[in-house]
Amino acid sequence: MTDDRQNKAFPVSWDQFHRDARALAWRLAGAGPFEGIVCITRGGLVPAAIVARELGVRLIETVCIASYHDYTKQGEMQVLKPIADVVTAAAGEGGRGLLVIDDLVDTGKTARVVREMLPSAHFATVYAKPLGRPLIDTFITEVSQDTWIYFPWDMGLSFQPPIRDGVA
Ligand SMILES: O=P(O)(O)OC[C@H]1O[C@H](OP(=O)(O)OP(=O)(O)O)[C@H](O)[C@@H]1O
Ligand SMILES: Nc1nc2[nH]cnc2c(=O)[nH]1
Ligand SMILES: [Mg+2]
Repeated sequence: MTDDRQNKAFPVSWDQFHRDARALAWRLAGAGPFEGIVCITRGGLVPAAIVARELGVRLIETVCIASYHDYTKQGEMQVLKPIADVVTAAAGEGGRGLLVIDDLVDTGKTARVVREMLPSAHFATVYAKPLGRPLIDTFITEVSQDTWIYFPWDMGLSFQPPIRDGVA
């Protein structure tokens, strides 16, 4: 791995992600109740589905943001779809009572854009890196800044050849 953001790899299986997202729901159960969830696409979609089921939240909105255009290098931030008025109207001032969910926070640039839209919402991610951690109210696991997290939806099972050559 060349990029210094990828000195270490942290591969996450579906089973591990489900357990971590459920743990996030547990942590959030004490901070709620929430009027609705705003998930930051695309990474927030899966954790939002799990947390919505665990907390019984049925008002679910997406805010569509694109920034990593070649997988590891962050380009300029584009808001492809803003938050619908019906959702902000269901919340208090500054989005109070809304739960913003993403899979992880890295530099914090994505969360910062959404914080401007919903300064008083509760921000939660499953994973957090130190730089972005101050923007998040609740998260489960911190990883170092030079770790690249591989999510289950980005991976597949593959053949691993036997350790001893020539015996496959
Ligand atoms: O804290 P940051 O440095 O902004 O990085 C974190 C963001 O990067 C990833 O999304 P990405 O922009 O790759 O889009 P995707 O969720 O659609 O894959 C991840 O899902 C977070 O939203
Ligand atoms: N998959 C993945 N996307 C990211 N976007 C910003 N940081 C990360 C990361 O560690 N893993
Ligand atoms: Mg994302």
